Amino acid sequence: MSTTTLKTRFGEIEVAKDIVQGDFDTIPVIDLANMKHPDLAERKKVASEIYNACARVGFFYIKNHGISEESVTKIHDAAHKYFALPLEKKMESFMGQSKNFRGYTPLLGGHQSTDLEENPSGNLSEAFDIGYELAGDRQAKIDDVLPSDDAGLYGSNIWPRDEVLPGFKATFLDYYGQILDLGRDLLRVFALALALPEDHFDGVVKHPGSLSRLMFYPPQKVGMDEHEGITPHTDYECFTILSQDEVPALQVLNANNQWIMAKPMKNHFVVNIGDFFSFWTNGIFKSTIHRATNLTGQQRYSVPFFFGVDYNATVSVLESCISEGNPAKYPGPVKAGDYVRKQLSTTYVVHGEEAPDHEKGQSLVVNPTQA
Ligand SMILES: O=C(O)CCC(=O)C(=O)O
Ligand SMILES: [Fe+2]
Repeated sequence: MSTTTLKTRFGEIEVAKDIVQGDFDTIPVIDLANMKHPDLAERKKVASEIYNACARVGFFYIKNHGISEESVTKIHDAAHKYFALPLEKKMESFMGQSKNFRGYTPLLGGHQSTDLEENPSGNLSEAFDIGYELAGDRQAKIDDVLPSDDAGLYGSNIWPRDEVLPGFKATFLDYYGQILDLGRDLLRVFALALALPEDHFDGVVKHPGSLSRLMFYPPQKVGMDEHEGITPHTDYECFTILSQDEVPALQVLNANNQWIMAKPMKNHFVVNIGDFFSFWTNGIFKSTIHRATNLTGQQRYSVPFFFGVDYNATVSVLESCISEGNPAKYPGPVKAGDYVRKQLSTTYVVHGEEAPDHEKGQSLVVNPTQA
């Protein structure tokens, strides 16, 4: 992937050359109440608002999304309990044991910079990641089996033991299942937004390659230099559905290189487009750079859900997104799993781009002070 250097208020960052920042100074709010309205014209109104937000900003809030306040409170409570565990208990699910980017990343562990020299100290955050499993999919049939994929991304999660955190797995899988279905619904709206039949993407979301993550951003010490909780980056999958608590930290970069605060809004999620959807739409949907820095003195928790399509799905740029004014930008086709694995391995540098060879019993060993 060729890169270019972008000057930001916080220094220069390397971004993919094809990323074009959007011209915006606020983040639109989209009401999903009519997302499933019986009248197609009403559904198209929602879709057209979404198209504008995706093409101009790459970020938007959603309200009336159908996920109850109770479910959101439950997953945030679970996050509080998880991160309050002693480090050695959290390290029992350390991501370094995982072949497919699942598990716990300690403080200063994860980093989004591709250059360790530039960012030796890592993110001021902790994270716990899970991926698709059948028990977290409300659409999965009783006799379904988890597919295998060439990129080696499907596979088991690393859960904390139930005696360590009773009910945690059930709570997270329940939340995962609800957001997964919201993601499937949103993909139908995205299809309409792109002037495609609503069911256009239905065939590639049987076992969606979707990750979800609990995040914890401790407060910075007073007088300390600003230390990012997550450094500037774009997300990798199709789109992200983020639940943040009431502590502000998330910022989104616009075309004037200003960071626009995505302030928390009660009962709203933040949705943003990821690199894979930008690729798929020939750059029409923007995958926008963002970061999170917690300068509030309070603890902050957030729960992103990265919606992606089946890892085995092979995708080419949508023909309807190629025109004289917007000629084809990317060679294709691309397998979703290969694309995501490549991107994830730049974040967790010691995890390889290639799927580990299970036959040889390879696993991924990560140094927690580096990865
Ligand atoms: O915590 C947030 O507000 C953003 C997290 C994020 O951007 C990510 O995990 O990719
Ligand atoms: Fe992100």
